[in-house]
Amino acid sequence: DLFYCGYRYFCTCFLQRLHKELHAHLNGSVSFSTIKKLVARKPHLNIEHGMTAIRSGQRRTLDECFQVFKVIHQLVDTEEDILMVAKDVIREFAADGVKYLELRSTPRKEKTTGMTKRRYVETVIEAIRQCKNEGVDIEVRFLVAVDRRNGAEVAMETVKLAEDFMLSTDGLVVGLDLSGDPTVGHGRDLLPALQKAKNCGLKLSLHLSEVPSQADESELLLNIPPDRIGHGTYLHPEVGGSQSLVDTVRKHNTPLELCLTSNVKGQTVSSYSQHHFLYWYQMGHPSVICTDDKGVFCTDLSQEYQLAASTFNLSQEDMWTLSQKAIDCTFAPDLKQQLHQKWLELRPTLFQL
Ligand SMILES: CC(C)=CCNc1ncnc2c1ncn2[C@@H]1O[C@H](COP(=O)(O)O)[C@@H](O)[C@H]1O
Ligand SMILES: [Zn+2]
Repeated sequence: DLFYCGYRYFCTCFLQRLHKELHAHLNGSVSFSTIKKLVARKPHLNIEHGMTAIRSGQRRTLDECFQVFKVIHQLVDTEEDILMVAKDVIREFAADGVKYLELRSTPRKEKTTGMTKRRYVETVIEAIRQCKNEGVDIEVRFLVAVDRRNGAEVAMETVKLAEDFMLSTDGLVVGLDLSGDPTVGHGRDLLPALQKAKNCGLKLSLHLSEVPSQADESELLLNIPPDRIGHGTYLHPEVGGSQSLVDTVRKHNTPLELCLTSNVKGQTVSSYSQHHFLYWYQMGHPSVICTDDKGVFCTDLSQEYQLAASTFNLSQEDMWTLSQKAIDCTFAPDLKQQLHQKWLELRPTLFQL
């Protein structure tokens, strides 16, 4: 169970029992085995696995990556599909050692799924509850996602939906995500909806500066401020961002969700060693390693931690600290103490190696 990286050996089971995953899109997280079940339900769609995943060594343009989501959405378009997909994804994260998971997903137009947006969210919540009742060892929270492509009105509608669920699900719905093709639309139009979300107590995780030339938008959105940033690939001055953007992030101490494989396969980052993880890590800024879309990018959280360790030559102690600090970035204040406790209890057993 040892893998070699640089001059250090790591035990692959190291940290495998205490992961936190904070940035996972439901329909991007569908595994190969679940895809097979979906394809069997819908043979008429003629979809092959190559159309729903980007394998190792492959790269795609951002545009091609977003086409992949369209294919997956065709496969996942009924209440039964969504329930199955959400339960499978939760079980798979648990099997990878994830103890705390924040899932996010975009309620789609009723026309495309035959169910209302409200029912869509209810179905994901039902999956979370069923997993809990079945004893799956993982705490799951949900962020309702806004697809930026759909504009201001839909964003506002989604915020209202998220607020309703936040109030009615005993803390299972904790926040709002802003995602979707970063080259489409402008955050200024979504500002009122995002501000409303913030004011009603929803936590905000915003995909920001995922592609170049979004500095204006990022400046606007960073001042809300969000509670976490997805990617933030082009925030810093060396890649065309600016010191003032970095200063704003620093001032609010806004954690970053960093997804190595996603950025390399989607070609917003040229190689693992060029990943902006290093920039923020060296500054001691809170950064959390995440998967983004474990199904589409054929990865899991353990693999992402291993990649970070081998690429940036991190020690077990470094990895441990990284994993511990992620607890403070979660959107479930009620669980923080419990997670810290678990972390302390397991620490001696993990360092026996
Ligand atoms: C293309 C690429 C490199 C992807 C990674 N970066 C991403 N950036 C922005 N939005 C995303 C990304 N990955 C997934 N999403 C969002 O998540 C959706 C899929 O999950 P869901 O249907 O919301 O459950 C996508 O349609 C998209 O709106
Ligand atoms: Zn994402």
